[in-house]
Amino acid sequence: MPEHAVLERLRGRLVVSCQANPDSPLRDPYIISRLALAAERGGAAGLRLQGFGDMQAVRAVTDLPIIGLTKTDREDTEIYITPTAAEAVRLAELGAEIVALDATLRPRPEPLAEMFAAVHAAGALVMADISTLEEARAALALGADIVSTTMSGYTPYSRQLSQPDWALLDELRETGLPFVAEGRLNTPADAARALAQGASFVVVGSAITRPDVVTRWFAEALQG
Ligand SMILES: CC(=O)N[C@H](C=O)[C@@H](O)[C@H](O)[C@H](O)COP(=O)(O)O
Repeated sequence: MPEHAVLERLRGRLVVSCQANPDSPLRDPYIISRLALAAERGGAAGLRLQGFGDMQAVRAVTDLPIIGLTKTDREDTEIYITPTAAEAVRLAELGAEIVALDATLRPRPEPLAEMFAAVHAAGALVMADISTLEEARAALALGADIVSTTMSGYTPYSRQLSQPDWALLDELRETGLPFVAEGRLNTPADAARALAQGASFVVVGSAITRPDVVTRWFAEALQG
């Protein structure tokens, strides 16, 4: 598989996910754009963003590569990360160099191959968010440019861990598949270990940009 320039630029580096849940006090595109600038100042090589409003606000203030996604709650499917080609194409139009989408093997509203083709036609790369080795293999066979371990722990059949899924990283490395490490990398040591275990680059979210979550880690630790 040819190595794309943007993936080469991210190799060995840190991507910071700047997302705020709907109930978060940080849920505002302006605030997300400031989090993104803080991440850039700290040395992030790329950003992972959710939603069209955040995409626009951040694209206006930085040239860092952006991995764009939507999170859409639908009645008819469990797939919530960029469930449709229309959303994926819109993210590319708003300037996402890479579009992330759920590539788990659960029932889905639109076929993966068609979604990948739509993203490529819009000029962006596909990051397939997977939860198992089998899903990684399937997504790459269908034309994904890279897979990310985002969904491990978020499908009922994947490992349910409070730590990163180190075993999945090992499996991906052993099969020679290109992958990104993402999910519960909560310390700098975790991020470095993920690279050492063969990740192309790492994505860190909560530990950097969800202060409510990090505060809870501390508060709960004090409760004994
Ligand atoms: C499962 C899911 O919806 N993950 C989302 C994907 O974009 C984000 O909520 C996570 O923050 C991101 O994957 C980074 O992971 P962590 O926040 O653990 O560093």
